[in-house]
Amino acid sequence: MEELKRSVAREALKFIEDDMIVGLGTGSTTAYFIEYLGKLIMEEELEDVYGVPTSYQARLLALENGVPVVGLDEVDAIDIAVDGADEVDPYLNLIKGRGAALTMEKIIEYRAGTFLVLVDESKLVERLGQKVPVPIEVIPAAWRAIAEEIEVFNATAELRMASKKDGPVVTDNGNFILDARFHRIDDPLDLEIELNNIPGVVENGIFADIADIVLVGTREGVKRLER
Ligand SMILES: O=C[C@H](O)[C@H](O)[C@H](O)COP(=O)(O)O
Repeated sequence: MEELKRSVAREALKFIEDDMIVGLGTGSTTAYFIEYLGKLIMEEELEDVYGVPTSYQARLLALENGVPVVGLDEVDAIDIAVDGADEVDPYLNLIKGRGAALTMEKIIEYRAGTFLVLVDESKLVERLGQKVPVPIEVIPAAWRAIAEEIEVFNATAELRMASKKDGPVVTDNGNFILDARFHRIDDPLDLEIELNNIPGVVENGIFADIADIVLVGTREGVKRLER
């Protein structure tokens, strides 16, 4: 599995050119990409490339590997964003947010000229929600109310608990995460919009209609899916 992640990360480097502003995703697959990107920059094979991190994890990795970072508010545009995903459906709709970084990821990826997604083949599903819940970032005071309110969508929600801290996971933005399991997601775009209409919801992990290209690491090589 790690080799599949490495192979898509290596393939993603082909999309990066001099003078690009690159959105840096979060997670184990993108971590390889940031590492390899740093190597090319350090070896001066790429010049004037800057990364816009989607999380503290991406920022730390970029700094560690020699990728210069800038904030979203310091750039005019993002040429390309590169990130992993937890599920990809046949229309390239995604579920993201296992790493609780979904809000900044969506802010940056929505605005990128190209949004390139890196996954291994285990992430491909027929329908979103088949394997993983939909993460929802919420304002802490509203978590219980929202957990009850999303029952109208035929879903159950659980507050995500931390493993190396007592109590709930707290996101980079100081919020909580609800993991919501839906009976069946028929229209991802509609659900994405509906969830964000609930007061107290900051963002949710459905990324409908924004991925441009998905690179899939398979045992037979890297496959490219495009909308
Ligand atoms: O918040 C985390 C992100 O959405 C990740 O990009 C996603 O969970 C994929 O991570 P990984 O590449 O580790 O499977």
